[in-house]
Amino acid sequence: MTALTDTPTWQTLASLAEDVKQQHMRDWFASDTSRASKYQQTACGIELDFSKNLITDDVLKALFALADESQVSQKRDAMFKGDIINHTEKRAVLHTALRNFSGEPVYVDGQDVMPEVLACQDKIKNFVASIHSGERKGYTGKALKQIVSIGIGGSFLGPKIMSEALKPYWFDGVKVHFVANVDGCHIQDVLASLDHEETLVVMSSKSFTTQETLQNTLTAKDWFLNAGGTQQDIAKHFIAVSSNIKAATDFGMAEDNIFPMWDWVGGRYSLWSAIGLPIALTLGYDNYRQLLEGAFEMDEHFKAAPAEQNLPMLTALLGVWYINFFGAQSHVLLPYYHYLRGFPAYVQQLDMESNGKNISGDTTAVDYATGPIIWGSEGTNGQHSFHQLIHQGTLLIPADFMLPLNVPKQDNTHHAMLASNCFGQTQALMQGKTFDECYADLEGKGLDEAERVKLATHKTMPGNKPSNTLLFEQMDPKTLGSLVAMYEHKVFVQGAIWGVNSFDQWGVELGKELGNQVLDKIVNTDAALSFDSSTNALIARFRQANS
Ligand SMILES: O=P(O)(O)OC[C@H]1O[C@H](O)[C@H](O)[C@@H](O)[C@@H]1O
Repeated sequence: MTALTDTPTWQTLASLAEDVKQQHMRDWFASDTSRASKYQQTACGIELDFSKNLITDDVLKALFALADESQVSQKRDAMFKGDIINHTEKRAVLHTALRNFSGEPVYVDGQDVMPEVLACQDKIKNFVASIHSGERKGYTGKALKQIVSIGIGGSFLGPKIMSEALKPYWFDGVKVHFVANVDGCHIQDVLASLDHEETLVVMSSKSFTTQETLQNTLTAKDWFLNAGGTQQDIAKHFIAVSSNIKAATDFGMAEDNIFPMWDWVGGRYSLWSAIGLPIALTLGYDNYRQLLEGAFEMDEHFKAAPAEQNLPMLTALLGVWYINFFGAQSHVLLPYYHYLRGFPAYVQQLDMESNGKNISGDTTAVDYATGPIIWGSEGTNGQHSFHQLIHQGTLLIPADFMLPLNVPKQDNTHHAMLASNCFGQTQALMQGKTFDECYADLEGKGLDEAERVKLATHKTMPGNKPSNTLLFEQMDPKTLGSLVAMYEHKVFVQGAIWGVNSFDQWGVELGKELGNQVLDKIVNTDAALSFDSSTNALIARFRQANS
């Protein structure tokens, strides 16, 4: 047993879980009409209904005790203060400084980082204004109307998904295209439709060493030069966001055209830095700023609200409850809003890269589950496919349903149907349908007794499936900022309880390293192959097909 699983609180939670498994949420709702109002909290434009969860007051009390004993608040304060909490990379974790509008300084190694942060925000603001006004032009004097944003991981998901989510707020007149994968099909397709004279390439790479991003930028550069641009014109059409200024200038970027970022911003938390420039180009600076302000508001809520009202804390603890005491291995995100369709993929990187870890503290192997599989897609589409498994499969899959109450420029009939499906699903998951109800429904359907019993058995829905419902007045930039920050802090709280380092990603690094070793053998076709026999055979087959 580890220190965590050995605690009386952990043991209490384990025994409460055994109790709860014998009960049904539909009975709780029937016996307590105030359940919905009791288990709901609102903050930063997010209304969280968590009443359809397998919880009682005792469960919540024990979960809050677990958070207390795991020193979540102390760890949270250490993060906001700039302590070196990413202990394997010896870095502070300060994405919160990028949206700090308190006017207070934030120190890293004794130095206030806020002046640099604010200067970078000004640089973004001026740059966006110069593009949107058409003042900044390409080498032939045309306005730069097509933006190609090249980056991967956190340098792609945040910018792309947040831009997509805010489509009703787009600035008319520029179009941002995103390219991530090294698969040449993607960049070819994007560049094929563009006029190089009005194209601006934004290369986003914190490290400036990521293979995919470097290669895609080189391909874009070749395309630009082949289309008629010269080496000298590059400065007008290529800019970079990176913390590795030297590598960026070595690559040929003009120093003026490099937007800075810092090693105290993790890739998956970087949309708040200049990595968010494509968002600002898509929405305009004011809307982009609202996004940051929404995140700041959530930071303040996370720091100040008591656990019972604290959205990141509540959602995190509910997750721990299911992962560690009910064996849930995944968590599904279901945005009922087409523009938010990418959100599950965003949280997938945020959560799985952060808490996909098995060492607690310095060197202790965990003996409990940590980060879940995050997945999901937009409603109602999933209802016609994978929801079946959530309703009647053998796995317990907690769900977060999300719905904006108002949507711009849309027929109300569609929106009412969308909402009814969202609410109907949470209801069905919670209450299920008993055998008796199914049996009664089959009355007068011309079935003999055996057939009626058989069909009722198959139609029986266990229910008791947990879900949160998150409502938003509307999905505007500020609310989206708060929502993203809520999930960031949720992941933080869970990592703090499990004692893992939520801010490194050694598994991903290994993939990068091995990919490069293999590439070397693919490119140098005469080189001897010294990997395992399967990898060797795959490389040999590829060489043969491409010879
Ligand atoms: O921005 P870059 O340095 O190019 O890194 C891009 C991505 O690389 C890796 O995959 C990391 O795990 C991600 O967190 C990061 O966002």
